[in-house]
This record gives sequence, structure tokens and C-alpha cells, in this order.
Amino acid sequence: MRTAYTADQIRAAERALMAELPHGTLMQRAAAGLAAACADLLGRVYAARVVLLVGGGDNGGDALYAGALLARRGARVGAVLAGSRTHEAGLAAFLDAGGRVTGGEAIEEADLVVDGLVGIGATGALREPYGALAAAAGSAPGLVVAVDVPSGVDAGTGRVEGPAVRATLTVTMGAYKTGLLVDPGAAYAGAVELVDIGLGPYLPEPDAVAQEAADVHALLPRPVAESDKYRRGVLGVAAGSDLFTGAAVLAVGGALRAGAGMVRYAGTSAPVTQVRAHWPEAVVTLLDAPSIEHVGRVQAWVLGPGLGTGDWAHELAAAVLASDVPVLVDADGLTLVARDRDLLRRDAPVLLTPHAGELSRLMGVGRDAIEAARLEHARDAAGELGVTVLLKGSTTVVADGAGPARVNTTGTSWLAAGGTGDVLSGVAGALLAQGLGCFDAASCAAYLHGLAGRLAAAGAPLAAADVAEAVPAAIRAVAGRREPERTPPGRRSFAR
Ligand SMILES: NC(=O)C1=CN([C@@H]2O[C@H](COP(=O)(O)OP(=O)(O)OC[C@H]3O[C@@H](n4cnc5c(N)ncnc54)[C@H](O)[C@@H]3O)[C@@H](O)[C@H]2O)[C@@H](O)CC1
Ligand SMILES: Nc1ncnc2c1ncn2[C@@H]1O[C@H](COP(=O)(O)OP(=O)(O)O)[C@@H](O)[C@H]1O
Ligand SMILES: [K+]
Repeated sequence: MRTAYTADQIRAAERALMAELPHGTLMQRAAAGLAAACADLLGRVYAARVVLLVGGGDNGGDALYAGALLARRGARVGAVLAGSRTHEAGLAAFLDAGGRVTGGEAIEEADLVVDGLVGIGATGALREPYGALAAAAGSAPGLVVAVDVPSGVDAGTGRVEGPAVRATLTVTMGAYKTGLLVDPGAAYAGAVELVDIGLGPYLPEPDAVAQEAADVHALLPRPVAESDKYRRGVLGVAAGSDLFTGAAVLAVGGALRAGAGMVRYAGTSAPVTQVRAHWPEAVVTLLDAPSIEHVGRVQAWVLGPGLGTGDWAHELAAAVLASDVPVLVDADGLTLVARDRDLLRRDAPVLLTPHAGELSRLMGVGRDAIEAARLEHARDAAGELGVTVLLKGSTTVVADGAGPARVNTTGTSWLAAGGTGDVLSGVAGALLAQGLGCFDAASCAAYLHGLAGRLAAAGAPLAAADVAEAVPAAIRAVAGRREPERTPPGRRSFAR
């Protein structure tokens, strides 16, 4: 599990650690790690052209000390001093090592730009001249390494309010910051490398966590000798309509591939015909009324993909939500719930899986506001509605109102394709039916779905059905069987 923290949490931990160490120790540790990462990225340090963007705080200090180390190894290092003041000791060390002060035009010629404008001390959008320098770094031809956090990205939330540095690599000090894991910030951070400065023992409960393969593997149910299809978990799927048949096929497919012992599908004639044709494995009930009376016993329901939003769909939704098992509500189900929140008054657990537009309708908050601060809005919705929320999109986050949220880092933008959300519903529903709680089912489903998306896409377009097809390969991969190598060994990064 990778743990991530807000800027305030990091600052408090740093204060506690600093009180026990000689002055300047942490910055030396940070600078040594930063210089090593820059050297790694450059390959050859001697004669490399390096430009430091140096802000007025300790983030600039980190950059200056690292620049001094690179200069001593033969790099030609220039520093653009952007603040009204500059870290004095850092600048002295830098000049002493042969570094020189330069103007912003040097960015264009640099093999490597080091962004030390601002770190966790930043507030609000970048002011000038920082904003212009951040933009220039983003369009420069060379590599860009951000110190601690890309300047312009809010370390705690990932919010980006103006110009921000787009980094090849972010070298972050002491612990991951939440804003490096959640878009839009994550997209600016590039790969992320953690430098250990000894902060571990001083860190509180994390703000957010990102599961790794072993964490997901440990939670995934596996059949045992005594298993039978009923005991493994039966999922009910109330999805699809005469207008939208594909959603039903994809949700059932995701569920079958994610290990449900059995899937019971309930719907009207057009989707019933399609589900039967695609999935002879599913047990299908043709509904002549919006009721689940004749569907048989299930351990969880998926409700909503392609269901429609008329009276029939509303009645069926009410019937499913009146059951005493966990219900995952997606797509049209979310529209119904947004119109009639009383549907959510139930004792058994609820998992909502909106994208930003659906959460916007549900909570009456603008879509852009949600996309700018995904974690905050997922948390608010979970707290207000008393449910677990999986918010889909470029970074999928899962919140249940208590404790650290989960952030999924396996996704790929190839998943931005119609129907992939229906597959996710099926995968998460299957995990609910197999006995996982909403929070674990949602985060494990997001992980597997993201990984299945990568495997299915392999750098080219995918169709939603391919994602369902790749779910077993993703499950094998988290078990350590032929996991694709995505990040260099020893480098703790979030390659996208
Ligand atoms: N505190 C510590 O123990 C350590 C801190 N370290 C580094 O220190 C950084 C934090 O340093 P600081 O607390 O000095 O803060 P920063 O260096 O992140 O930022 C503070 C400076 O930026 C200016 N500023 C703030 N918001 C701005 C905006 N929107 N536009 C333009 N300028 C803005 C402030 O006026 C101030 O000069 C960390 O991110 C990390 O890089 C590391 O050296 C490790 C140890
Ligand atoms: N830019 C992106 N990067 C990564 N994943 C994405 C991106 N855009 C969408 N996704 C993922 O693709 C899926 C789309 O689901 P959804 O919006 O419900 O589409 P649909 O309703 O067509 O199935 C979600 O799992 C979402 O997280
Ligand atoms: K920075």
C-alpha cells in the first residue's frame, strides 16, 4: 500500500523530525536524493546543461544544493532566481561549486530543468514570474524534474488553478503527497520517485492510499475445495433496456470474468435476448413487471447501466433497493437516485459508481468543480449520503466517509471509451457478491479494471468487451503470474 499525505500532515511530521536533528540535515538528505535522481535521468552528468528554477523558499534550497552536487560532477548548472529572496546558504554552496546565476532564456537550451519554484509551502495559483517560468519549463525541449511537487499543483489535493510545471519526473521528499496521485495533479507529476528522509515514524494516518498488486491479491476471494457456485457468490444484474442492450451484456460479462459463482440477469425482452446470446452462463429472467420476485436469491445487485429512467426503471430500482443485500448503483440508476434520494434509505450497504457528470447531478455541484477536486467531492458525497462512492474518471477514487480514501493508479486513458464503466460495475458487483465490503470491492475492482484496460489496450484502442475479457489476466497479474513490468525495479513511481 502506498500512503499519501496532505501538506499540513507532512509539515507537522517534518517539524517533529527536524527537532531531533542538526539544522539543515533534512535538506541535505532531500538534495542528495534529488541530485541522484537527476543524474539517473540524465545518464551522463558531465557537461550536461542543467537549469534550476529557484523560488524563495526551501523548495528552492533543495534545488540549489542538488545543483551544487551536479556542478561538482561536471554539469554546467545555471540558476534562475525567481523569488524576492533566495535560500542564502543554498546559493552560497551552489556558487561555490561552480554554479552561476542565469536568466529564464536558458530554459530553452537545457538538457534538464529542475523545478524548485514552490513545494508544499505554496498557496493558490502561481504568481509571476513563477507562472511564466512554469509555463516555459512545460514547453522546453529538455527533461523536467519537479522538486517535491510540480509548482502550480496543490500538493494536498492535486488541484491546478493556473500555469503549472509538467514534469518528466517528480522527486518527492519524505512521503507521497495526495496531489501527486490524483488528477489533475498526477498528470503533471509524471513518474514519481520518493526520497526517504526519515519521516516515516512521524507520519500520522494517511490522507489517501493507493493499493498495490499484493494488497489486491490479499483481498480477492478464491474458491476452495468446498466451494460451489452458490457459496462463491451470486450476483443479480438489473441493467439494460430495449433501447440500451449493450450495457447489460457488458455488465454481465464483467461479473462473469471477475469470479461471480453465478450471475442472475433480469430484464426486458431485447436485453434478455442479447444477454442469452452472449453469455449462456448467465441465468436469465425475462421480467413482465418491474419486480425481482421471481429472480431467485442473490448476494448482491448491480443496478442501473442502460436501465432507462422512466417509471418502469424507477419501480425496478425501488424493488432492488428494497432487498437486504448490498447494491451497486451506476449510470441510469444514479439518475433515478438523484431524482429520488429516498431510494437510498435502506440498511444494507450501497456502492455508488458515478463519473463526474453523474456525481454533479447527484450532489448539485458543478462538473468542473468535481474534476478539480475529485477526492474532496467523493468524500463529501459518501459522508452526506451514507454510502461508499467510487468516482470514475482519469483518476478513480473511492471514499466511504471514514479513514483514508483509496486512489487507483492502474488506469489508462484508453479506458475513456463507451461501455467500460458497465464492465466496471460487473466486476465490482461480482466482488460484492463474493463477500467483499463496498470499500474493498470498489477499490479492488478499480485496480483490476484499470489493469485489464492496460492489458487490453497495450498502447492501442480498446473496446469495452476487451476489458472484460482481460479481467482474468489482471487477476493472474496481481497474483504475481506474468505481471507486466511497468516501472523500473527499485523506482517507486506511478507511470501512467
Ligand atoms: N521543511 C522541511 O523539513 C523540509 C523541506 N523541504 C523542502 O521545502 C519545501 C517547503 O519549503 P517552504 O515551506 O519554504 O515553502 P516553499 O518553498 O514550497 O514555498 C514558499 C515560498 O513560495 C512563495 N509562494 C507561496 N505561494 C506562491 C505562489 N502561489 N506563487 C508564487 N510564490 C509563492 C512564498 O512566498 C515563499 O517564498 C518542500 O516542498 C521541500 O521541497 C525539504 O528540504 C525537506 C525538508
Ligand atoms: N482519461 C481517463 N483515464 C483513465 N480512465 C478513464 C479515463 N476516462 C474514463 N476512464 C475510465 O473509463 C470508465 C468509463 O466509465 P463511464 O464513464 O461509466 O463510461 P460508460 O458509461 O460509457 O461505460 C471508468 O472506469 C473511468 O474511470
Ligand atoms: K517544485
